[in-house]
Amino acid sequence: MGLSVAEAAVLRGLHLVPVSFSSREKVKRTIQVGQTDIRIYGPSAREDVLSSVADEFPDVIVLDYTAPDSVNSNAELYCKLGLPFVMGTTGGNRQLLYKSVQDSKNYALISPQMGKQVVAFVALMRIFGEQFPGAYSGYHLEVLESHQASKKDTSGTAKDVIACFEKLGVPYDMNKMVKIRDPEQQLEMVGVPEEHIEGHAFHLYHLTSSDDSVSFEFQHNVCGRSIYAEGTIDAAIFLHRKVV
Ligand SMILES: NC(=O)C1=CN([C@@H]2O[C@H](COP(=O)(O)OP(=O)(O)OC[C@H]3O[C@@H](n4cnc5c(N)ncnc54)[C@H](OP(=O)(O)O)[C@@H]3O)[C@@H](O)[C@H]2O)C=CC1
Ligand SMILES: O=C(O)C1=N[C@H](C(=O)O)C[C@H](O)C1
Repeated sequence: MGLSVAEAAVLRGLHLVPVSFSSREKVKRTIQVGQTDIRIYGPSAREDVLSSVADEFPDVIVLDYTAPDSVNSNAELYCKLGLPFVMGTTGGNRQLLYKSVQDSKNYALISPQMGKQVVAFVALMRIFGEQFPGAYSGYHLEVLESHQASKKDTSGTAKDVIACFEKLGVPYDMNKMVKIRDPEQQLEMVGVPEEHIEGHAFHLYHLTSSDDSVSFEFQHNVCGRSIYAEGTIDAAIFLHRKVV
């Protein structure tokens, strides 16, 4: 995602600050995105480098696509340095994440889903739950999500959609979610195109009435990363307008 977002930023004519980070100290030191050589720093340089970035680029927006176990420590550092950030990274302790931002009064836009059309679907599901609480009481929910094998956590988007079904009267045990990370199953059972095995997000929510006479299906299937990269750039521009 980091690379896709950097490429989308260049395509949109934004200035790319030539700095990125890795969780490893020993890492390839530069990558090129458009005409910009981006230097990659290890964790020990994180605070000093970000602090210099804050001084040198007062308009900067940090974009975070890292790993669930970095969510809280990264957010705390951005807040400490007063760096506005867009966080697409899922997982971590979400309540603590929101509290860190609120307590620091830093600016942040945080979402487990940056694809605007999927965000619109989740928003619709929220309205659905608010307008028709309990309308599906007695129904049974099954959820399947399939992502690239490197995804470490459960889909954050699925968790948000499930919260809407719960408002509609359908309780759900998160341990029952079918999480598919095996490429063979993705090809044969889920129907993910081969070229997107390493970057896809397929979600299926299936509701059935207690007597099995009625069923509903909701599905959102994303191939590749562009929907998130484009949404992230829109999010960064939106956040920047709030900050200035
Ligand atoms: N909100 C949204 O719409 C979307 C959210 N995501 C989420 O974004 C996150 C990243 O996804 P994705 O890019 O596919 O994952 P990848 O595993 O492909 O990339 C994550 C990168 O983060 C780096 N990284 C990990 N920890 C740190 C750290 N502490 N500091 C700096 N760099 C770090 C890793 O590099 P290295 O090994 O060098 O440390 C790795 O290259 C996941 O949580 C995913 O679920 C993904 C797509 C859309
Ligand atoms: O890791 C991913 O790829 C994605 N993660 C987000 C999530 O957990 O909901 C969004 C989308 O599913 C892609």
